[in-house]
Amino acid sequence: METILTLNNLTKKFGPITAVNNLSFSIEKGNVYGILGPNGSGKSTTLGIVLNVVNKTSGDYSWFNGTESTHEALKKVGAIIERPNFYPYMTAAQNLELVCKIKGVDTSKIDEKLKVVELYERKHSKFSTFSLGMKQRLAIASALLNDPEILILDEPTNGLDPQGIHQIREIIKVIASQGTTILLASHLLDEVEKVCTHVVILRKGVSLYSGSVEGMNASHGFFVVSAANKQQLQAELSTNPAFGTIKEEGENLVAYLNEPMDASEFNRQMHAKGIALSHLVKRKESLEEQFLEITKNLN
Ligand SMILES: Nc1ncnc2c1ncn2[C@@H]1O[C@H](COP(=O)(O)OP(=O)(O)OP(=O)(O)O)[C@@H](O)[C@H]1O
Repeated sequence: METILTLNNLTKKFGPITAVNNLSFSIEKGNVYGILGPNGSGKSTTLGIVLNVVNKTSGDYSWFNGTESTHEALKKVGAIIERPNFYPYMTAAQNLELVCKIKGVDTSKIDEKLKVVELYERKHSKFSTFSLGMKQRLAIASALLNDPEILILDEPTNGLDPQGIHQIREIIKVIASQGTTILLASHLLDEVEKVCTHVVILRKGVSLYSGSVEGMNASHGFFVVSAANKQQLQAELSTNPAFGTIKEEGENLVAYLNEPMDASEFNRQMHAKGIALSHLVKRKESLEEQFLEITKNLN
């Protein structure tokens, strides 16, 4: 596997605030990564550090296995970390021509990239006539002009209407399918689930989960149970290594599984211990519930 970016114990402090706290993960070529976390969790700061616009406090990061200086490496990175900003009185094509001049890229790429973001038909329209979604798509085209190895997007669908959101997500998928690695920051679980293959969940700068999006969904579920002798049931559950968190929910206990187990097996085990269950249901959290569970744990 080809590593595009590696973060090692990266930390950023703003005075008393630790915006990014010992963050480590790596990005492999061809995948779509999401940094997922609520507002203020350190997503933008992380992107700012690896793009060399925010100074790290400690730790390290390296592009392309450290084979190139950050300056050289960043020439192979396309990034949009601010609101799209182009000349309003110039057309889409004219704006991209200017970007080509600045980046030293041939203008022959302009039509191809406008087609990727579905703005080719509007290439001669002035930027000032574009909707926010179109502006964002033009920014993506601009970031793609030099055929970057990786495209970095900070909250790519913020402020867009549902149709605009859908369009951007589809475009990201197309770009990824053409082999460009993608790293995006989002506070939307739904976005990461729909677009990304891998996710790093951040909360207060700390990584709570890092791995495949599927893996995030690989919970073993939980039992909602009750018995006449609730204390005995609770004692049994809390000493049973098959279970992690045990919570009370009204009359019932909610016991989260650390390993696979079906309800009949659990019932059999309880019966063998002399515990007669009066209620037993097995459930699995939705991804959203799991996300909330993961992000609230470190309170
Ligand atoms: N320049 C700065 N000076 C002081 N504190 C900052 C600065 N930039 C960010 N922070 C703080 O660092 C923490 C992380 O902010 P960051 O913008 O990285 O989070 P985020 O996850 O991108 O959130 P959002 O989506 O709201 O931008 C926050 O507490 C924020 O207030």
